[in-house]
Parts: sequence; C-alpha cells; structure tokens
Amino acid sequence: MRKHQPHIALEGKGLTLGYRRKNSRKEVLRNLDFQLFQGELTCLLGPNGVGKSTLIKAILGHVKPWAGEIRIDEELIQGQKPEQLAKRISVVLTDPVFPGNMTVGQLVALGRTPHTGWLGKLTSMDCEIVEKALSDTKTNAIRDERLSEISDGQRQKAMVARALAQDGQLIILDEPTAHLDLENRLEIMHLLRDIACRQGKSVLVVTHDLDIALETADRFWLMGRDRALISGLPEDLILSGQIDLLLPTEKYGFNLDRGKVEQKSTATKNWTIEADPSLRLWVEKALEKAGIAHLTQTAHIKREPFAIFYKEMEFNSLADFIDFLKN
Ligand SMILES: Nc1ncnc2c1ncn2[C@@H]1O[C@H](COP(=O)(O)OP(=O)(O)OP(=O)(O)O)[C@@H](O)[C@H]1O
Repeated sequence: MRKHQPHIALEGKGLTLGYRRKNSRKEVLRNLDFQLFQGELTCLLGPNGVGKSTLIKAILGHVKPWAGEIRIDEELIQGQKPEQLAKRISVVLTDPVFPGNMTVGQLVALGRTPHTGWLGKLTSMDCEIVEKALSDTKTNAIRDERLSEISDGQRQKAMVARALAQDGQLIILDEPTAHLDLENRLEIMHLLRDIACRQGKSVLVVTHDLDIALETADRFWLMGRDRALISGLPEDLILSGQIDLLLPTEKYGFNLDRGKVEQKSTATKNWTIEADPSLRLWVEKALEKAGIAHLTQTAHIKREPFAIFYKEMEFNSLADFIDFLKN
C-alpha cells in the first residue's frame, strides 16, 4: 500500500547535543533522527531532564549540535541568522521576561516584530493578524491590562497570542499550558491543533500533560532515558507499549483499559462486581485506593439513582460502602 507522506517541515538527522564546561563535556542526546510534519500538532513528552528543552534550543539555533544537522524546509538551521529564523519559527518558552508595565495588547503586537523591524510601524495587515491572535486566544478582554497585573494563566494565554501573531510556519511552545485551568488547557491545545490543521502550520508542544496531549495531538515524540526519540501516532505508541518510556520505573504503567497512567497494583483482587463497565471502573478504582482486595459476596451496582447492593444492604455512595467494608 502506498503511504501518504505529509510535507516535512523540520528534520533532524544524526543529532548529538550536549553542553561543554571548561574541561568537561556532558552529552544529553545522541544520534537523534526526527521529522516534524506540516499541518500537524506534535507533542514532545519525556521525563524530567531527558533533554526536551535542549532539543528545542538546538532547533532555535541556541545550542550548536556536536554532530548531525537540523533542517527547516530542507534548509540547514545552522548558519541562518536569528532574524531569518524568527520569521519562520514562533516560540513560547517557559520563562519569558517582558517588562511588567507592558500591556497584553503591546505584547501580542510585539509578535509582529520579525516582520516589521524594531521601529517598524504595523501595517493594517499586521493589525489584523494581531486582532485575530487576540480573539483566537480570547485575550481581547484583557488587552489593556499590564503583564504584572494579570494571572499566570492569563499571561500564558497572552504569550500564546504573541506566538500566533508572529505567524511562523513552525510554532514551538514549551509547556504552554502549565498554569492554565482544565478548560483553558483544552482550549489552547485544541486551538493549536486547529491552527496546524487549517493554516498548514507545524506545531510542536513540549508538555508533561499526557491526558490533554492524548486528547489533542496528531503525533507524539517520546524521549526516554536512553537518549532516543520515538515518533508515532499516540494510539500506536500506547498499543505497542512504547508509551511506558514516559515511566522509567516499574512503579507506574499505562493502563490500556482505562487509558490512564496508574500505579501498578501487586495485590490480587478477589471480587465480583456486577455493573456497567463505566460504573465498574470507578468502583474498582475506589476499592483499590482504599486497599480493599477482597469481597466475600457479589456487589451489584445500579445507576440512577446510584446504589450498591451488598449482603442484603443498600449503599448510596462509594464512601458509605467503603466505610462499611473497612469496619
Ligand atoms: N546550560 C546547561 N549547561 C549544562 N547542562 C545543562 C544545561 N541545560 C541543561 N543541562 C542538562 O541537560 C540535561 C537535559 O536538560 P533539559 O532541560 O534539556 O531537560 P528537559 O527534558 O527539558 O527537562 P524538564 O522536563 O525538567 O524541563 C539535564 O541533565 C540538565 O542538567
């Protein structure tokens, strides 16, 4: 079967990265190969310290490879001037430093700088792009607020808006949802996916948020402690078990049935629970957390109104049921 190959926006080959200090060398990543595709939202995931930020710094030209190369649209990144790269890559890093008295609107307008120059005036097209970035991220209402007087989450949304206004072909965001509440996390990630898909951009997001990444990413890049990078459809990586790269110890694992990372249970369960699968899932979870591995009789669970029937008794909440089992 012929494979459909999307356009490769960014490619790394045989990339080895590290840091030098006086007489010592610290190798962080060795011999990496990767491809970032146009029109896709890719999430880069991996345990702390494996080298995700180092890879991003290399893509931005801030860290020079010890070996190998990175190409953006087939052109080597090494050797490109920062202002050339700024037109092609929009970035949101974890600890941005901007004057606190700058307003959200001014910050977002700054995104246009690579296209206008530092003293450049915004054209009507620049203004339109800034307005769109503000409305897409729903930061319109806080456009006149100062950066020092808004919440961390609002500041984070403003940073995403600035990256959208920059309008690079490649958008790279390092933990863009770290300070956001659940709804805003989902909204920002869906927005980024939408932008990748509709505007044909390549979006790379570094994140530790596996749930939201699973919900939104077209592709995962997984980095493990062996310094390799594995790329694939999130669902393929789950089914092949490679998702466990994110969990280097034996203690936790990805539960295929529940679609979640969980502590691996060593206790054997001796219980029979009669219920719909979705009800049973939550009953089992509560029993496991309470350390209850044994039921002497079958528990029957009913939905609407919720009730547990056990030993000719009726319980209307898991809390009451567990209380009974423990006493
Ligand atoms: N400027 C530096 N000089 C020397 N070593 C560094 C430097 N920056 C990072 N490192 C080291 O490189 C390794 C990878 O760090 P990096 O920040 O890339 O990891 P990460 O995967 O982004 O981690 P996290 O998820 O915690 O953000 C770590 O061992 C770190 O100590």
